[in-house]
Parts: sequence; C-alpha cells; structure tokens
Amino acid sequence: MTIRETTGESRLRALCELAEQVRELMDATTLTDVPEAELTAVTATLTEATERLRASARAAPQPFEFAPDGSLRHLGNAVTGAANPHALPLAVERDGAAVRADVRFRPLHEGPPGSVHGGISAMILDHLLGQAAAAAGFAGMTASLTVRYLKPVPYGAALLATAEHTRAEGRKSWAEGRISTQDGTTLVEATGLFITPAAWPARPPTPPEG
Ligand SMILES: CCCCCCCCCCCCCCCC(=O)SCCNC(=O)CCNC(=O)[C@H](O)C(C)(C)COP(=O)(O)OP(=O)(O)OC[C@H]1O[C@@H](n2cnc3c(N)ncnc32)[C@H](O)[C@@H]1OP(=O)(O)O
Repeated sequence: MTIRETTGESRLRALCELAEQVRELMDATTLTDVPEAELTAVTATLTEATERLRASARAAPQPFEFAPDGSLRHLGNAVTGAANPHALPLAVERDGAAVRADVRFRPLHEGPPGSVHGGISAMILDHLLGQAAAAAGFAGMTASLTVRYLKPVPYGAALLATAEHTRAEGRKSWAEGRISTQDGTTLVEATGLFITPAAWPARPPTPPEG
C-alpha cells in the first residue's frame, strides 16, 4: 500500500470533476431513450474521449495519500473515492468507533426491477464495517461478511448507512452495520470479520474519512 503526500491539488480536483461527469454519463446511459443514430454518434464521441484519456495512463488508481489538511484519503477507492467513477462516492463521517454515511442509490444500481442489487448493498456495508473497524484502531481486510436482506432497497431515496466496531481479539475484529430509511427502518444489515494482515504495522493509522 502506497501512502504519499499529495501534490497537484488543482489537477486532482479536475480529475474528480471528470469522474463526476462520468457518473452523470453512466446515469444518462442507463436511462436514455434517444434514437439509435444518436446512440451511435455518442458512442463515437466517447470512443474519442477514451483515447484522449489513455494518452497518458498510470498502472493503478489514485493511492492512499495525505491531503493538504493532513487527513488520509483514498480518491481511487471504489466506494468512497471521488476520483473513481465507480464510487457513489460515499462521504463517511466518523464518531468514535462508529461511522455513518448518507446514501442515495441510482437507477444505475438496479438489480431486481425497481430496487438496488444486493451486491451493491453488500459492497457499501463491507466498506462501512471496515471503516468502523479502522476507526477503532483495527484496520484490516474483510475475512467474512454476512448480509441479511430484510426489505428491498429503493434507489432515488435518501437512505442512511451506519456501522460500529463491536469487539476485537488479537488481529481479528468484528463490526456490524445496516442500511436504513430516514425514519429508521432497517433494510439490510451485516456483520463482518476484519483481520489485520500480519505484515501490516500493529496499528495502521486510522483514516478520518473515505
Ligand atoms: C498503512 C495504512 C493503512 C490504512 C488502512 C485504512 C483502512 C481503511 C479501511 C477501509 C475499509 C475497507 C473495507 C473494505 C475492505 C475490503 O474490501 S478488503 C478486500 C476483501 N478481502 C480480502 O481480499 C482478504 C483476502 N484474504 C486475506 O488477505 C487473508 O486471508 C486475511 C484475511 C488477511 C487473513 O490472512 P492471515 O492474516 O494470513 O490469516 P491467518 O494468520 O491464517 O489467520 C488469523 C486468524 O484469522 C482466522 N481467519 C483467517 N481467515 C479467516 C476467514 N476468512 N474467516 C474466518 N476466520 C479467518 C484464522 O482462523 C486465525 O484465527 P486464530 O487461529 O488466530 O483464532
């Protein structure tokens, strides 16, 4: 894992703006109903744009790094990374060994008709539980994740994802969390086991946010 000090904040902001535009593009692609000729024309435009971006490419997404304010961030993360178009991106807030994030899924995340794919909910919970473990000082890799799907998760609605660290034993630690509606109805809940790899420092720095 690479941790470096960030230079080129202005370029990083431009990269995050590009990623946000790509999210808009993905939404538009999922929902578009324009005629075939327009689809073909837009595809040609995007093919050209893709080649322009590939003119100079790195081997991996943006790494863990220290932001100018000293916080640890991971702009390339698939769940929280503002520079990764795959990410919602989730803005995780920490309160002791508990974390929370507002979530609004999009039609792009559809699994069953009209609701969110279960794997997407699991991904969000995996990350939240992992951050709760890290917030408690037990940053690690997910060893197991148990997800219980209680009610379909809607897209388009303002939802809340929360998680907290529950206990630790050596390099193993456990966390639990849930995705709920604003009125407190739990839609999905999860428990996870996180293991700090033996090769990691005993207590890696705890990330204040995504
Ligand atoms: C430097 C800066 C850092 C900053 C840091 C910030 C972090 C910011 C957090 C962000 C939050 C991200 C949250 C998403 C996190 C992912 O998505 S991680 C990606 C998905 N997970 C993986 O890829 C993990 C792949 N697996 C592995 O790498 C290894 O199997 C593991 C999990 C590290 C364990 O390997 P290991 O340390 O060699 O384990 P090992 O010594 O064999 O066993 C240790 C103990 O754990 C038990 N165990 C091992 N595996 C399992 C298992 N799968 N199930 C149950 N028990 C198990 C063993 O039985 C043993 O138990 P005891 O005998 O001690 O009682």
